[in-house]
Amino acid sequence: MNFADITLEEKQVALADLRNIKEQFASRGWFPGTSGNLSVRVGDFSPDNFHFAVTSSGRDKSVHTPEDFLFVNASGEACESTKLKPSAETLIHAKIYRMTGCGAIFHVHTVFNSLLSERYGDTGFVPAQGIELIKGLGIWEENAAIQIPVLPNYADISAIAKLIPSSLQSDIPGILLRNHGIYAWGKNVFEAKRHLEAFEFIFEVEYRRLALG
Ligand SMILES: CSCCC(=O)C(=O)COP(=O)(O)O
Ligand SMILES: [Zn+2]
Repeated sequence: MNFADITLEEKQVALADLRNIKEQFASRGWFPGTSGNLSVRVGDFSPDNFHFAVTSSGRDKSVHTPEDFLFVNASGEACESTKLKPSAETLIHAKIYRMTGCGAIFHVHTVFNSLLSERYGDTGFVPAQGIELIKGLGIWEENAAIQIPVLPNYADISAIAKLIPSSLQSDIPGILLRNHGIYAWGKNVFEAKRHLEAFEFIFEVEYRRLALG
């Protein structure tokens, strides 16, 4: 599907959804220091041909401006002529879309996801069990034990993107970058938000368990 064939209405809905999520996450303090990025896919999907709206790089995500988002293709290149730069981490979004076919991806830096990603960085995953919010990830098995992948935080974003296919766990809709933050995704904005909130709750519980000893 060509970008020009995607309806204006679908593009406007994607931008409105991102604006809404941006405002909610900003109110929780989930974009400190301009960190974090958000995206929503538009149009049809095939692994080599898809498009998504993504946050512009380096902007204050606690305010709304006409320059907050732009549309990019599966290679992370702008679909329209613009002076805006897509998120520096757009290639990670593109790789997650390519591998999962999901509909929305949210990335935030929080104290709890940073601390746990470092604590379990050498292990390669954050373990979690016995937390009701694991069901928020869509895992309803009794007393499920999960492992949330942790990837190295290379400066070269394309090097991180290359590691994603071998790191994904089929039932876990997220990955951590060590000492950096989490990417969570879902089939749409609602599901990606639920997954991100569940991950953050799980990280806080696991952190406090460790702190309690
Ligand atoms: C200022 S935080 C460092 C960059 C980062 O990790 C991030 O999430 C924000 O980068 P972007 O280019 O999407 O603004
Ligand atoms: Zn980041």
